[in-house]
Amino acid sequence: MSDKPSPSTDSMIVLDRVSKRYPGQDRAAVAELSMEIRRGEFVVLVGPSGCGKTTTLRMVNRLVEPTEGRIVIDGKDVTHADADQLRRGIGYVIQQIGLLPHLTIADNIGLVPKMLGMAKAERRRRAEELLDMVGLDPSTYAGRYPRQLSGGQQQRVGVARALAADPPVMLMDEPFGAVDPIAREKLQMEFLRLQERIRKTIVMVTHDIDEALRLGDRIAIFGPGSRLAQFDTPLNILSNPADEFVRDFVGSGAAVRRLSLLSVAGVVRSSPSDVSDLLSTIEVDANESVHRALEMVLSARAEGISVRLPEGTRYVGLQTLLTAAAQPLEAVS
Ligand SMILES: Nc1ncnc2c1ncn2[C@@H]1O[C@H](COP(=O)(O)OP(=O)(O)OP(=O)(O)O)[C@@H](O)[C@H]1O
Repeated sequence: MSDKPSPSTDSMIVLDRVSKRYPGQDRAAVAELSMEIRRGEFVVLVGPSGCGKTTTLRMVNRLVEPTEGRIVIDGKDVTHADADQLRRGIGYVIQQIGLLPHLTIADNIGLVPKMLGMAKAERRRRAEELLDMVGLDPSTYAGRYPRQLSGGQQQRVGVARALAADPPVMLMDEPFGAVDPIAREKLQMEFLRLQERIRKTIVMVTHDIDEALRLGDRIAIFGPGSRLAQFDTPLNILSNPADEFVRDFVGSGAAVRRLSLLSVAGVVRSSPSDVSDLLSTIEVDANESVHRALEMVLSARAEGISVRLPEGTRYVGLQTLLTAAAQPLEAVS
């Protein structure tokens, strides 16, 4: 758990005992919160309604002004920096994505680059490149208007627009919240692949613990009154919840959810070998999750898996796999 900022040179966003008390409110919405987010890290903020997630996110780009504390981005104290200028360097994606209805998709994406003085032809080229990046064919979509796109497509444009000025930091507030569950999962996976390429520092708010576990390098679980209950990797949160609050918040499916985060290679390495000729096995890639491996075994009605590792092929039966996957942590990929 790392809830205190440390002077790591690798930190991109540091919140140092930041508080927000809205006018007329008895209690602070966020009270003395400290967090350090590393360069290129994808951090997800989750927690019950009203615990201060959105307030925290919006203090980073100063859409909400902190009452106390310090915010440092990329080594610079921005607590009192010019807010407009700060915001131009930080991508922001929200659920109601707020595309301007009278501008084409390309012009919506080009808004911030225009403010930054980018020439028209260059803006157009950049918009097309970004549309392509978020999986929308530029020749079809660049000239359309927002109302001519589905909710999921508009959300992709929202992401493209946030990336337009190539900001090192992206803030996302429930970015996939308005999209139906199937499109949502697809968008999440696409976004993960995009992040592998662009490696932005991302802070995202969600209500959905599964989304958090799927996307976050680390997850900050907020308790009531913005208490940082645990700030840790998805696997550690599932395997070693810091307290009862975290355990309850993650819910009863922790053991099964954990299977999606464990790699076959790790689990196989930490389990005893089964004898190959006693088993009907199905070959599974070493990088697959245990969850996927179990699905494959069950649908093929096999008795176990074979996995090719650099040190040789291993054969592991279903029971051994399940027992190993239930162990604590050496099995992490
Ligand atoms: N503009 C405001 N004026 C007064 N109080 C506010 C304002 N915005 C938020 N609050 C209060 O601050 C607290 C934290 O709100 P915030 O929106 O940050 O929480 P949240 O965790 O993002 O909630 P949710 O999950 O419901 O979106 C809440 O009690 C909320 O009522």
